[in-house]
Amino acid sequence: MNFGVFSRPGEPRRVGVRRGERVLDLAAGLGDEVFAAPSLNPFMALGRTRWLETRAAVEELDGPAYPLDEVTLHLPIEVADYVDFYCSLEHASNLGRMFRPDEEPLKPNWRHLPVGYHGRAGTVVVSGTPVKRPHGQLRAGVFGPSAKLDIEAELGFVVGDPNGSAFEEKVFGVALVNDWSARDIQAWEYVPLGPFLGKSFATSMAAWVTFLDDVPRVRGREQDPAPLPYLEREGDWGLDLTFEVRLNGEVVSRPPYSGMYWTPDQMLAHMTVNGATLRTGDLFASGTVSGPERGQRGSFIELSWNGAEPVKLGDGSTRTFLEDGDVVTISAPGLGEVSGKVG
Ligand SMILES: O=C(O)/C=C/C(=O)CC(=O)CC(=O)O
Ligand SMILES: [Ca+2]
Ligand SMILES: [Mg+2]
Repeated sequence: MNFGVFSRPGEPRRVGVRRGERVLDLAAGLGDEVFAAPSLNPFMALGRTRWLETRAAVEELDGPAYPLDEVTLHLPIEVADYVDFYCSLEHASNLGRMFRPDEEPLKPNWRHLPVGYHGRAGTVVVSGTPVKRPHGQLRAGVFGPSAKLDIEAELGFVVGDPNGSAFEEKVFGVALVNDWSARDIQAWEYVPLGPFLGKSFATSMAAWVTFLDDVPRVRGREQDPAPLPYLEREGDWGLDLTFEVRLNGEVVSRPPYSGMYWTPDQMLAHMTVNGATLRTGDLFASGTVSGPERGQRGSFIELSWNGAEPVKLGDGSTRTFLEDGDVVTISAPGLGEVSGKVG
């Protein structure tokens, strides 16, 4: 079940559930104030028992529904903190090879913990929001528009109830994420503290948060070495999803989520093992989803090997990084899509 926030012209925002090409109005249909809110946060804070009761009630609901093209979809959550992980072995290896060609692609810590960084919660935007090409320092003494604007196809996990005990009591659901990245700004600025302005200008998320129980699960990928006890898996939290990345309508990649090395229960355990508390609305993303095949890479820096091997498009043109006017859409069955136009 996909939960979102919508409004009709001249009316306030409220919570809805997607049903085909319509959105069901939960505020009107269930008559509960918690859905007459501009974000999912008040509902998510109620906890898993209420999530399950609501899902059962919505399945029976025949309340007011509006065609999607007659409503505006808004950012579904008030983002508390935003964390971005780096959980794909293939993506991490590829980026290591390009950013640090003289070193081992994976840093010594990579197989021991899910590497991550804190991103910028205030620039998370809803699917459909245009993304302006960022300006910044591109190398020593050079300032200008990024010439290496890129995408990162990711899955975001939304914390609903910080007081839950098991993973599924804390995490309400998932949403597709595009962590837009300016590779030239990033490559110059990131040493030694990590990503900063090269990624903080915009992160797009889908308008729909898919309830966790509705995401197909598989066993997580084998890990070697076995992780420390606090990172032991809580269950089969590999997710059986295949993304589709489209550039101007044309499929350029199909990244498989099921091959991710670190699973979301491990990300959450790691994020909180130092005593850091959670808040309703925390968003943590998986990092770029890339598989072993070329056509499974979740970023253009990988697809074009940092520009050296341009991607061939159907109309005979080629692409290394994004051009103004490009529209990138990432979708997955049952999850909807996250889309954005450059410019
Ligand atoms: O290896 C690096 O220095 C940088 C890696 C990234 O840009 C990846 C990042 O943001 C995390 C991810 O999306 O996997
Ligand atoms: Ca990222
Ligand atoms: Mg970003």
